[in-house]
Amino acid sequence: MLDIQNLSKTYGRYTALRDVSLTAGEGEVFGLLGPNGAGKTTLLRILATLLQPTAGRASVAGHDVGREPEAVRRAIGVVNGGMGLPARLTGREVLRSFAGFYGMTRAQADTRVAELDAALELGRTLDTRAGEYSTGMKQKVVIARAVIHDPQVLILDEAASGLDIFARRTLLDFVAAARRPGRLTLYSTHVMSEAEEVCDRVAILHQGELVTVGAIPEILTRTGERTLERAFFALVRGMDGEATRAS
Ligand SMILES: Nc1ncnc2c1ncn2[C@@H]1O[C@H](COP(=O)(O)OP(=O)(O)OP(=O)(O)O)[C@@H](O)[C@H]1O
Repeated sequence: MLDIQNLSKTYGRYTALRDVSLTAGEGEVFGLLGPNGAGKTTLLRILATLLQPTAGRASVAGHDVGREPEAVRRAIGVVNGGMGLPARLTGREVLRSFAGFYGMTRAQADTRVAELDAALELGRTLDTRAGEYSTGMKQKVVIARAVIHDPQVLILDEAASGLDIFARRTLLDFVAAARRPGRLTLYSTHVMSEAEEVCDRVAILHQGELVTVGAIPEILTRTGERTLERAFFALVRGMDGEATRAS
């Protein structure tokens, strides 16, 4: 489902990603972890065809991000911080219009909206205008919009940030329920405990480099630590003075 080979990205003289290779399979919730500036967003933007890599290649759902960007875009749903909603439209109108972009009929759209209402507890957000939403309501509709076409690969970039505990719980339960054959969820976060709860395998990035990749219990065993956060500090010790101080 995801195959990344020797991917690098530089912004001028700054290297945001350095020679990253990893794979993830169907049925997984795969975590992308690392502190601010680790390169998570850069990597996810390359996978979403929003950014060109400087070197290396990546394929998503069997399609090369450089050569088949349209096919990649049809196969993915993306949630990132920069997504607004049209203030004057209700949640239902937003979701229906996105369903239309993907060629779904009104009946198909309404069936899917009902499914997402149940899964994400959209409730009154469906008939409230987006301009009146709380952060949690907005994020739920943004997530519903990203999965309206039931994408093979769902990309969530810091999707829980800014959510209260209720909205966060709904999101984490939704991600856990999205784990099924033929589907992959990429879940990026700097909150390691969130990853521990929902992810099967994780890649830890630090300063643009892949520090480790593996199943969470395997990483804990390998580092002899109790939590992913402690494992992170153990793994990056020596790479960066600031990170080691915080441990
Ligand atoms: N367009 C750009 N021009 C120059 N530098 C950039 C650009 N975009 C990102 N960077 C730098 O690349 C590094 C990686 O950024 P990126 O956003 O990928 O990290 P991140 O792991 O997602 O962290 P955060 O959680 O802070 O977004 C950062 O140091 C950032 O300042």
